[in-house]
Amino acid sequence: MGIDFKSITDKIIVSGKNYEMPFSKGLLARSLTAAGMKPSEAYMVAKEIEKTLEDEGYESITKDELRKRVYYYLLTKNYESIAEKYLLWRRILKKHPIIILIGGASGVGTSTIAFELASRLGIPSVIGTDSIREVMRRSISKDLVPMLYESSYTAWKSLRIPSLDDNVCDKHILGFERHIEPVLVGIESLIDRSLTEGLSIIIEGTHIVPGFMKEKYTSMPNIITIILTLSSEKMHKKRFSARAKVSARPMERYLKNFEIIRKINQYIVDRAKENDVPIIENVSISQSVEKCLEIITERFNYLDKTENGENGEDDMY
Ligand SMILES: Nc1ncnc2c1ncn2[C@@H]1O[C@H](COP(=O)(O)OP(=O)(O)O)[C@@H](O)[C@H]1O
Ligand SMILES: O=C(O)[C@@H](COP(=O)(O)O)OP(=O)(O)O
Repeated sequence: MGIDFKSITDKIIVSGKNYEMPFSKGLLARSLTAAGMKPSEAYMVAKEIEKTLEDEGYESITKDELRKRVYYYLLTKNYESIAEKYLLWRRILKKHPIIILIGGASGVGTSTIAFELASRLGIPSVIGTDSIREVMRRSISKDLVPMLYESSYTAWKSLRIPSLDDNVCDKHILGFERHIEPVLVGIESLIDRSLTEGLSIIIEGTHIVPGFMKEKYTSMPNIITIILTLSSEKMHKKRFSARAKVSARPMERYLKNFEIIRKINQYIVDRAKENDVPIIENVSISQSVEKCLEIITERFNYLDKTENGENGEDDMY
């Protein structure tokens, strides 16, 4: 049996197909910011919508009706473009789990951007590929794949090939490739699980490299890959010292291997270009998040059109 919210709160009750919850200004504000509204403005709009409903004497409202109300409220306040995006996002998220893969060399900011994006989109799970690597280490022995037990930038040390001619093959990159392969198996199984459960998820880290994932995944329109980079070496170096201040990851290790990390950064960017995967210069957090949202909205538009025809108006709410 569900919770009897009416007995514990005066709030308007919002009901979906399978659940009920008290009206949350925070939740509504989050869907508005995902559609491009400024967070401060979004909270005020959510507050105003709640007040309008209360003034009209609502005690409960269905999610579909609320969505319709929000849409028309935005139109009357001249937020046309946000109104359209808001509807598009609600329509897509209602039908599909969204899987966002954020890749980039160590230190370029994948986990920072992934967490920001998750909070803007209301996606409850963010998994780092370094955690997946930890799980894979328990199932694959060090003797079999020693590269997996290294970091992405030290994996080359475990290669068996005694003397690699750098003109034929770059040992740092070969080590990196061997390092990410087993982690990809874990990433793909996590994606399978999310698709089966219908749960949206963000997976981030240096093991997300375009061209390495099976086509089955890259061809799905609701799986979106984005690569982050930093062209400025100076800025990239600074990120390691910033991280060291708030985590137990000493910057010395990363600075010592900086040349290799930069090589990996270039390698990931090249693979992204080859595979038409969008690349974002992660200089400012807010601008990177905005760009991610633009890329995701563009993909949603495509999904919507292929499912509902050009005007995308079936099942509008
Ligand atoms: N756009 C940005 N502007 C300023 N600092 C950033 C930005 N993105 C990330 N950072 C900071 O840089 C450091 C490394 O970022 P992090 O997300 O841990 O990198 P990664 O997960 O790619 O290794 C962190 O201290 C983070 O707060
Ligand atoms: O292997 C690597 O490049 C990093 C990946 O983590 P991020 O820096 O991407 O968070 O892990 P490490 O072994 O240094 O703990």
